[in-house]
Parts: sequence; C-alpha cells; structure tokens
Amino acid sequence: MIKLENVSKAYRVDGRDIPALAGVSLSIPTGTVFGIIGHSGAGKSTLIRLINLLERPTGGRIVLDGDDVTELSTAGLRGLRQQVGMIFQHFNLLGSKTIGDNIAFPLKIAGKLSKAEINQRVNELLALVGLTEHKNKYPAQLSGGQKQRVGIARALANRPKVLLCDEATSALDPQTTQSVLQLLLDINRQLGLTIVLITHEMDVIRSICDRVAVIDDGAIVEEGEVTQVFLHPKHPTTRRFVFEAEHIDESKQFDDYTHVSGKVVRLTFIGESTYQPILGSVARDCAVDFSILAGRIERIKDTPCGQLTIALSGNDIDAALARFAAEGIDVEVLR
Ligand SMILES: Nc1ncnc2c1ncn2[C@@H]1O[C@H](COP(=O)(O)OP(=O)(O)OP(=O)(O)O)[C@@H](O)[C@H]1O
Repeated sequence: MIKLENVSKAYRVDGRDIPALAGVSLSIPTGTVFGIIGHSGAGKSTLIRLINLLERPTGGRIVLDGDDVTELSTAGLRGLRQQVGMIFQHFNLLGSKTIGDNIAFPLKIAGKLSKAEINQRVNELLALVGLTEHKNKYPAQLSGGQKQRVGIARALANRPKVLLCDEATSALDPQTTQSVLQLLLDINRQLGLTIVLITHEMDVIRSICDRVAVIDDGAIVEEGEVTQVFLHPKHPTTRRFVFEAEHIDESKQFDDYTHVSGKVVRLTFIGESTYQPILGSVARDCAVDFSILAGRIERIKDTPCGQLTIALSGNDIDAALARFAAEGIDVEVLR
C-alpha cells in the first residue's frame, strides 16, 4: 500500500514559494493499477515524482508498505529507487548504449548480480517486452512504442514492487498506446506489480486502471473505482473529462425531456446485467411501457457497463423501479 498523508509541495522560485500540491491524501492498494488524471499544470508530475522522492514534499508523509520514505537515509533511498521503477513520456534512454545495455544499466548500478546473471536477466526482460531480436540495436533505430518497451524492461530490471508511469503513452499514436497499455496490464497481472500512472487522457484510465484520482489545481477532487467515476462523475472537472471521453454533450445532460410523457429515469448497468433482457421482462411483468431517450454501452477495463435514460409510463411504475433495483441496477429518477 502506498499512502500519501496530507502531502503538500511548493517550489521555491526567486525567493517565493509557488504551491503545486496542497493537502493531498491518497491510498493506493497493492497490486492495483491506479490512475491520476488532471489538466496541464494540475500537479500530476509533481505528485508522481514525490512517490520515489524525485521531489521532496514540503509537508505531510509518504508511506510505502508502512515505511515513511521521507525519513529514509541515503542507503534507504537507493533501496527505494530499486523498489519503485519509473517510465517517462520521452523514454529517457541512453542513446549511446544498445538496448541490452540500457536494460542492464540499473542492474550494474545495483551491483548484486554477476555479468552472466545480468545477461540472463536482460534476456528475460527483452522476452517479457517482446524485443528479443533488438538487443544489439540503438534507441534511435526503434519506434516510439519499442522505445517505451525498453523503458519498461529497464524499469522492471531490479524487480520493483511499484511502477510509476509519467505520461508514458502521451508521445505515442493511439494504436501503439493501446499495445503499451496492454503490456502494462499484463505485467500488473503476471507480476502483481502496483502501477501508478498519470495522464490527461480518460481513455488511458478506462483501458487499464482499477481506480482513479482526479487532480485539479493541486488538490484531489474525486477518487474511486473507475467504473463508478465514469458512470457517476461528481466534480465538474471529472464530469468534463468523462463527457469529453464519451463524446457526450454536457448541455444535453440537463435536458428535462419536457416533450415526453411519463417518469424519466436513468438506469446504470454494471457487469453481466448489462447483457440481460431485464428491461423487457420488467416491462411485461409490471405492465409498463418505456421509450429510450438516450443510452450507451461500453467496456471499462474488463467490465461491461451501460447507461440508459428511459421514460416509463403505465400503472405500476414504482414496482418496475423496485424490480430494477432488485436486479442490481442503479436507478436515478430524473423527473
Ligand atoms: N521545478 C519546478 N519549479 C517551479 N515550479 C514548478 C516546477 N515543476 C512544476 N512547477 C509548477 O507546479 C505546478 C504543477 O506542475 P506539474 O508539472 O506537477 O503539473 P502537471 O499536471 O504534471 O502538468 P503537465 O501535464 O503540463 O506536465 C505548475 O504550476 C508548475 O508550473
């Protein structure tokens, strides 16, 4: 578990303190893929760089598996950097070294393995990220997606518990982004590694994250399971991110449907209920009619989800609503 407790950070510029984060508290459970989303300047990079102490907090505590990392000695800090790997938007590979030597670099610095053991570990890592045949090439000879795979292999070399991803796919095209995200998800599942990523793209969050925190102007404004945040965004910043990602016109969200009769409700389906013919059977059993006003069905990570806005008419609308709730469907009466 990674815990940030009331963390603040200010940068000192020309004798003045410029606040970047204020009172940030977060719990990141072990083994999850945790996304942090925010607009440019919100404080994402600052936040992720605090976790491995590339930046030091001005106040508060950062606790990794029970240890306050801000109190670590120099040797402890070296250990922390081995437990917490990191990948970057622009890969940060050493251009004068081969792919194999880039990946070997942190192993050599750690100084725990023999030359033969390092070579074997590099080969394992190359296989893990699908780059075996590129071992002797130089970074300039690889595509962006391949370079990020090298970055991932290098970050995993010392078998860290946590992988930090600083806008790791922002420089890649959509297809390459998806293949790198898929690799991160495979690694999370195979190795049980905790992944913390920052992004300004909701699609990245939707593809691989379990939980998401939304950061705005140096503060966390919303946090929760990705499905819940996508389907029921609360804070205006979150709503903007979600509506933009879903191509939903926010003004239409407030449509009061004056032109339709009946009770207007929004039903949210999560999981298998998304594919069940519940609407029809409830309508038949409760003798209600419905018309569909708006709807979407999608996948959030592995979970199918749907949201339907319907107008219900008939005798026993309350019974129909109770049936929906009993089937595990979230019911919001809009009018
Ligand atoms: N080294 C620094 N010195 C002074 N101010 C900084 C420094 N790094 C960041 N800041 C300021 O801190 C605030 C948060 O910046 P940060 O880079 O963490 O945001 P971000 O959400 O990652 O933005 P982006 O997506 O544009 O990188 C901004 O106001 C920024 O100008």
